[in-house]
Parts: sequence; C-alpha cells; structure tokens
Amino acid sequence: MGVLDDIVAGVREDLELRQADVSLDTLKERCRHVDPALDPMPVFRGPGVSVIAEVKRSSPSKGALASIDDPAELAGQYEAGGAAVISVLTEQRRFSGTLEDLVRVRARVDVPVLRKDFIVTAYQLFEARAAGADLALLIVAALSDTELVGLVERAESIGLTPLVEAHTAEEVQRAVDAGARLIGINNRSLQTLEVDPTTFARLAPSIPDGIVRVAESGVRGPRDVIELARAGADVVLVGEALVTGRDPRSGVADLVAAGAHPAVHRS
Ligand SMILES: O=P(O)(O)OC[C@@H](O)[C@@H](O)c1c[nH]c2ccccc12
Repeated sequence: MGVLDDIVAGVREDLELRQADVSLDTLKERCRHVDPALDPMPVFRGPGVSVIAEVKRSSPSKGALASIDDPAELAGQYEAGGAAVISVLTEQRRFSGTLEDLVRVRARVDVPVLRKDFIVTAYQLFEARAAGADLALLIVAALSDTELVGLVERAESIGLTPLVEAHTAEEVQRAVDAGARLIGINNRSLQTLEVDPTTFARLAPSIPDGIVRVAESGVRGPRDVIELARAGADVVLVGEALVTGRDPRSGVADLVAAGAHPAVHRS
C-alpha cells in the first residue's frame, strides 16, 4: 500500500467518528450561518505570482517541523507579509492539524483560507465550508473520476473553490476533464514522498490556458519562485520553508517580491 492509500485509510477512520457525532444536516445548517466564501481567483489571475502560505506542523516525510501553538498568529504574519491565501493542514495523524486550526485562522485573517486535507467525501466539503474555508484541496490520485467530478461540482455549488492536485500528465488531464479552474502540480509524489522540483515545469504546459496553475511543494526561497514563474506558475504554495524559517512575515514578503514581476523573468 502506498503512502497516500495509507493516509486516506486513516482519514476515513477518523471521518467515521466525526460523522457519527455530527450529521450532514447539522453541517449544512452551519454552512448557512457562516460568511459567504471569498473568491481567490481574481487575485490569482492578477499580476505577479501569488503566494499560498501554509500552516504545517509536521509531515510524513519530515516528521515534526514546528509546534505552531497559535496558528492564527502565524496566519496573521503570513497575511501581513502579503500571502494571497492561507492554507491550513487539517489532517491529524500525519500532519498534526485540526479543523479547529482552520476556524481560528479564519477568525484572524481577511484573505481566503484553504482546507488542506485528504478529501474523499462531500461531508468533508461541508465541514470545510462550515469551518469557514473558502477553498478545498482535492487530490486526483486519491479519487476515482466519478468521485472527482462529483466533489468538484459539490465544492463549486457550496461556494468553495476546489484546488485540484495532480502529479502526472494523466492526472492533469483528469483534473481538466473534471472541470477544475485551479490546478496544482505537486512536486512531491504522494506515493514515494520524494520531491522532484522539475515536475511543475514538465507538467505546466499540459494545463490549458485559462486554468490557474499552482506550483506546490519544495519551494525553498525567492530563487525557486522566479524559476517557477518562468515555468508558468501563477501561484506557489509554500509550507516547510516558512514554518521553519526565521520570520514568517518577511519570508512570505521575500517570495511575493520575487514573483512580483514574472513577465521580466519569463523566458
Ligand atoms: O512544505 P512544502 O514542501 O513547502 O509543501 C507545501 C505543500 O505543497 C504540501 O504540504 C502539500 C502539497 N499537497 C499536499 C497534499 C496533502 C498534504 C500536504 C500537501
């Protein structure tokens, strides 16, 4: 069993417990009382490379990265540094995140918030929206075509912008066919956990014009942002470098500055 299957199996177990506790109808009711979702697409489509800054305590590949006792404070720093969107990992077993982290982040910042998790059922989309999320990650490799199409549609119908993550040309095609407007290329394989920084540049050309391109994982600093901008990235998603760096606010600001004039760098 690959790492992804293993993680999803754990996610499904935890999900069953929550579903026994809170009904789908209750979640739908909560969704009616949260503020309407924010749309990240205008900023993503605007000039420069947007930065999605991630609240990430640990990962299966690296173990503990940062304790992050106050995720809202960290998110506030990211926002002050110019992050377009805050990503919050809510997976518990491998990434030490919770939905409560997302609720706290949402209460602090004014920019859109992404629920980063292993979403396999509509219930999790309603959970995300009820917690105040504006975007939700959908990982192509974890889903059948029918599931992917259904979750993209469901997300859109409740105001969530799905970020559809692919790792191969075939997965990019499946994301496009599912109607994704926002596609992430993950430089880290969720099967082997290896980062190959050339993955984005290799696959970006297969994403049709008009779809927003997100480069995910392995971004260490401004130079990588310039490289990815040249390769066609509209957005970069960065976790580890920011949570382990000295100052999250200036860390984000440096990435934003590097991506501010991508046309100059684009070959
Ligand atoms: O910490 P990094 O290397 O900057 O990567 C961030 C983000 O891309 C990574 O956390 C991620 C990308 N896709 C995922 C899917 C599930 C969990 C985590 C991820």
